[in-house]
Amino acid sequence: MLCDRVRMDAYHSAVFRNPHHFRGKVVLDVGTGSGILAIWSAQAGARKVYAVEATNVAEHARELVRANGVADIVEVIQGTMEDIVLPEKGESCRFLNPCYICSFLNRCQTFEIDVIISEWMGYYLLRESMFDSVICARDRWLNPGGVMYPSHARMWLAPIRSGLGDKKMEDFEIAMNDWNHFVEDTQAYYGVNMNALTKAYRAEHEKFYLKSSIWNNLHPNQLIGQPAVVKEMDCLTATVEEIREVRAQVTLPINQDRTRLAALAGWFDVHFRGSKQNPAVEEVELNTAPDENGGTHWGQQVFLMTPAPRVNEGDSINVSFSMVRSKENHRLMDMDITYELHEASGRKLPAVATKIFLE
Ligand SMILES: C[S@@+](CC[C@H](N)C(=O)[O-])C[C@H]1O[C@@H](n2cnc3c(N)ncnc32)[C@H](O)[C@@H]1O
Repeated sequence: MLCDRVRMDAYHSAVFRNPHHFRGKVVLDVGTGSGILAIWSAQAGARKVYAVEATNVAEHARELVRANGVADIVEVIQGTMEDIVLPEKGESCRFLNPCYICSFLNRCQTFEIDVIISEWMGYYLLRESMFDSVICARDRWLNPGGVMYPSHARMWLAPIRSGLGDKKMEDFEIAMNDWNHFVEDTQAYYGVNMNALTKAYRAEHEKFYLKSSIWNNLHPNQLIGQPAVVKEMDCLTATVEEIREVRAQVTLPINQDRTRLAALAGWFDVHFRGSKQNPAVEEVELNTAPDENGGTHWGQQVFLMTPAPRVNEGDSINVSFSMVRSKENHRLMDMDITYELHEASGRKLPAVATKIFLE
């Protein structure tokens, strides 16, 4: 992640092109990792930075903070965001700012966090569900009028061509062939018929090869139609409820002739815009769309359409998309994608439904 130039440049630009958000402010870095975002916040003029990290990497963050001469500003706290208590006691409350009664009675327990910065994005934005922890931090600690870095996020879906589907189908057939030989050999040499497990083996391998979302860094020329937004979020107001289930109906116009709809591809972008009350002077975007220069470590997620229908310029794909958290592991996602091909001639093909697992 530290070598992902697109990611690093975006966060660096967002902080240093908007020093008014940091100068003299109290910043909370949710999931500080190496501490890089906390260190930048301090270098941009923050008065105090709380850098919270769940794992032992917190030790390395402390070392880097010291080595970079910002130990008087950055305080690394090891613990999960949901459990820790910030040491800073504010002088104002949420109702009045400053609240003279609270400060006089020395009773106010509201904490003054002006900026929450975090790199919480997972594959296709929401895998790993780390944004839950950022929402928790925001609701507990962010001042009214505070800003989120990043401030907005979007999820995209687009039709693509790709050889990945054929390759995965080949791998699946090889796996099934191997299994059939294994069943024959086990019967011949050991006298046990394993065939009763063929259905389960097939289902498991079909899921692995054909129904699991595939990481890929696509070239923009693999896009065969217009992308559409399936989810937009304001990080200042988004709720866990809102991201638990993403549902969308989109139409994707095809703009290439005589090709196949091998898959739909998903990616995200985030923006650093500050807030309405306190906007960025310079907006910054972090985009993970297909990029001829190589893209990001997030790449894109490819959802195979098997079989891949033939499509032509002027056709359009109506997609009904839903993504929910997996019941077995809330950090993983299950998707239901139903698509309907509308040909330019006016003919509508029957809807095809597929399940995809983002694991
Ligand atoms: C994607 S890394 C980002 C690290 C660093 N901020 C950066 O930009 O390079 C996310 C970090 O957040 C930490 N993390 C995830 N959930 C957390 C939570 N609830 N509380 C504290 N840390 C968390 C992980 O251990 C990991 O180090």
